[in-house]
Amino acid sequence: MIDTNTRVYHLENVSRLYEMGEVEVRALDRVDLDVFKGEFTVVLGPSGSGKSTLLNLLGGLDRPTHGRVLFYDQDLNELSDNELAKFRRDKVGFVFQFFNLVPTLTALENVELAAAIAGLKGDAKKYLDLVGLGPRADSFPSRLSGGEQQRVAIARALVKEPEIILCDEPTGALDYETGIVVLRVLADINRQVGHNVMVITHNAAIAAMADRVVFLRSGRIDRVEVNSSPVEPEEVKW
Ligand SMILES: Nc1ncnc2c1ncn2[C@@H]1O[C@H](COP(=O)(O)OP(=O)(O)OP(=O)(O)O)[C@@H](O)[C@H]1O
Repeated sequence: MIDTNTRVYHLENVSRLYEMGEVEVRALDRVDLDVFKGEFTVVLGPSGSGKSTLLNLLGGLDRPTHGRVLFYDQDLNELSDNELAKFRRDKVGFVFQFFNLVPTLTALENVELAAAIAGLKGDAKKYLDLVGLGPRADSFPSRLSGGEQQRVAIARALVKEPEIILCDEPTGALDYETGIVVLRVLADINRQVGHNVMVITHNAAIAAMADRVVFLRSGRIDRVEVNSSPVEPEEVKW
């Protein structure tokens, strides 16, 4: 259920500039954006358009040069570095292109470790079951396929019970069939479990399964499209 009365994120006039010697790079340039509760959001843009910069700001990994990033009305820039670290740890689940599992820990232990770092008991097995990997709980990452490893990474993000799952090219390292399985898991945790999910990608096909698509170009929001009838992941083709 999408609740358009509740904004998970509200960005006002957000810019992120980098000084490169004499040159100033505007990685993000005066971006305004709302993300509503319950939405599956896709941020789409070509290489260099500012997608990772945006994800870093939303996830509290970086701070804007100008403007405000509000998370449920909390201005993230007002948080100290320690408070921002706590925000990242407690509120945001990250899923990256290259899974980043600890190779010497089993699937279950990888998920348990994330819960422990967040200071939670966390039912790691429940989240492995949710992504369909309960039977592989005792496998080491090297024995899992790329798609299975990514599902462990999603379970690891979920076990903290975060407010939002931020995914940076989650299917980027996967073949088409495996990518669809991972998108199915993300769709299910959004539509069935009600998690806020944001996927950042250059793969335009994925936009068809989103409730809201944000098109980035040269650091600016080109347009935002609301999709009243998102397709099932299995209908997405690339
Ligand atoms: N730390 C940095 N220092 C200098 N410039 C940077 C830095 N990070 C990003 N940029 C520049 O900001 C712009 C946006 O980069 P960003 O990584 O956000 O784009 P992206 O859309 O995620 O690209 P890709 O799909 O290739 O990962 C690019 O021009 C990039 O070179």
